[in-house]
Amino acid sequence: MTGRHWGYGEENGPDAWHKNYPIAHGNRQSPIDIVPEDTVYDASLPPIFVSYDHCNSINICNNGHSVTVEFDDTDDKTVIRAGPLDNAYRLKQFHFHWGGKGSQGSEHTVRGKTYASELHLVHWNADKYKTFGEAAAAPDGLAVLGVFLEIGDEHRGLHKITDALYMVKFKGRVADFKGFNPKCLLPNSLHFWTYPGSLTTPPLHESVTWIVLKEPIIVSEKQMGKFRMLLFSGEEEESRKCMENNFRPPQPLKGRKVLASFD
Ligand SMILES: CCc1c(F)c(F)c(S(N)(=O)=O)c(F)c1F
Ligand SMILES: [Zn+2]
Repeated sequence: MTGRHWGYGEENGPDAWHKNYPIAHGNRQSPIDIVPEDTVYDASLPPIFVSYDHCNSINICNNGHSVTVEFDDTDDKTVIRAGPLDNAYRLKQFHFHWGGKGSQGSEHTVRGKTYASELHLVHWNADKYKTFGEAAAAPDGLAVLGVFLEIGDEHRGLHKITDALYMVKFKGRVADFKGFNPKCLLPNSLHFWTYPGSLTTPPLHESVTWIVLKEPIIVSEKQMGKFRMLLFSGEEEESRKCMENNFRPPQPLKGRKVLASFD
């Protein structure tokens, strides 16, 4: 990492993360390649229950690795429950990972197929832990809902986000972004795969119950192009690097079982 902060470049990218974050070589790392014929259909898995009705986004932020929309998580207004989860998990933020062009950019893959992007809705177990930070370091602390984005017609719900990206072009920028309900970013079907995994960015904590939806949402190339106008770099830096290819490749399964909520 040559003293530099982690990133997605040649020197500080996913292959170098293990130097500062040895858990990168752990037994429940994410993302993974999901091989549908190797997943186990579990008829006892209840559907996931998404309660995003009283949704309250606060702001949109460029943190130098992705663009995130943060939520007020001071009560149980926006939660997911059921599915593989024993508790209600509160929405903290959502963010995206995407490619440079075409259809690479997702973190999870399906039998080697990559998608143009992947949306991560990050939730934490507020029934068991007092803060997000505490939950993020606990084996049952986080639940991330992953949604694949495929290129096609434009997505009406995504417009509000892509129209706000100019406000957070540079690393470190934060802008008001109130009243956005991410329910509009979910596909029709909530059929999912689930497995025990980790954050896909440093600190790579093995604290995530992954819930990856099988059905992608469709977004336009034009909308994806707006994500690539974001910069990894801050306004004061002279080297302007487009924010793209901010994805970690699939990691070894290490004997983990992937459950399917559908047959
Ligand atoms: C520490 C904040 C954070 C991330 F930066 C992040 F990238 C992810 S991810 N890609 O695994 O969904 C999280 F789950 C997460 F909690
Ligand atoms: Zn993510």
